[in-house]
Amino acid sequence: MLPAVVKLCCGISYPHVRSMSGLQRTAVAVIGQEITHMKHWAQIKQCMGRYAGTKTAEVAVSEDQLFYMRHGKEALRKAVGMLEDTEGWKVEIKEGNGDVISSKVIPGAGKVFRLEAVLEASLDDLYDLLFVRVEDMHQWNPSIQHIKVLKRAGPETILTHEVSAETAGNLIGQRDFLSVRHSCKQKSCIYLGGAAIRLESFPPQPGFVRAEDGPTCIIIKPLDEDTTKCSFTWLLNMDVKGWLPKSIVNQGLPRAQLDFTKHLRKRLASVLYGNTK
Ligand SMILES: CC(C)CCC[C@@H](C)[C@H]1CC[C@H]2[C@@H]3CC=C4C[C@@H](O)CC[C@]4(C)[C@H]3CC[C@]12C
Repeated sequence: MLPAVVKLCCGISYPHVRSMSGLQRTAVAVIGQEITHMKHWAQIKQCMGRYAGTKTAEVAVSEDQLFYMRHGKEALRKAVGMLEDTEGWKVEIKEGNGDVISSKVIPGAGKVFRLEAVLEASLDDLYDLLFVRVEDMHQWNPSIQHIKVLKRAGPETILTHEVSAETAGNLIGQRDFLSVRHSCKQKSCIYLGGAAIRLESFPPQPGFVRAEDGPTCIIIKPLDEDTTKCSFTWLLNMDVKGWLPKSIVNQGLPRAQLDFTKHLRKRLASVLYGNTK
């Protein structure tokens, strides 16, 4: 309803907007951004509303689980907020296939990277590969050595231990991560959020540098004009820890995003042709 009303208003106001002064135009642009923000929020809140209490019809949710759900949702909310501010992004890499990586320095988060790509896949396939079967990711992505789900807090929140691979192209070196990952799947959109967590029962492993991922998120939406394709927006907000020159990190992170997307595309192509092994 809201988008229809907005479209109608835009149509009516178009001739007036053309004759506006600079400041008025800025105001209209800001209102436009606010509306996009509200739309996003309405969608996310639908997900947030689930499991709001401590008990659902069939399953009792423990304090612990509730804590992780909240943590995951909060990470997703923060990361989506960072992406929503479309001002101030600097294009870093434009690939021939249309993938674009931009960066921005955000107070409190440091330098974050945003990858925008179009993938030939359905929402269901992507949800399956990126969330439901997250433990199988190493099978198709050589940047990942292993991902283990340590705990489940409801169907949408998991705690994971992730280990990146020591590959030739990886300038940063091997890292491990302990994260809460939260998914929010709707008919026409998927949000995957995450953030680093600390668990006494899972301290940093000897020989590994424990990096911290997040607040981070991936937003996947079908393209309006072509339902066989999705837009894929990934906010990478990572503190790789260890002693490394900033220039190496700032080169290595966007590289890791491009590599990840390349392998994801390859996997999607084989899913499409029924050749997943
Ligand atoms: C540059 C070095 C340090 C790291 C390289 C590997 C990076 C790109 C890997 C390591 C762990 C990986 C994450 C592991 C788990 C998930 C959850 C899933 O639902 C979406 C993808 C996502 C979020 C992966 C994105 C890519 C990732 C961050």
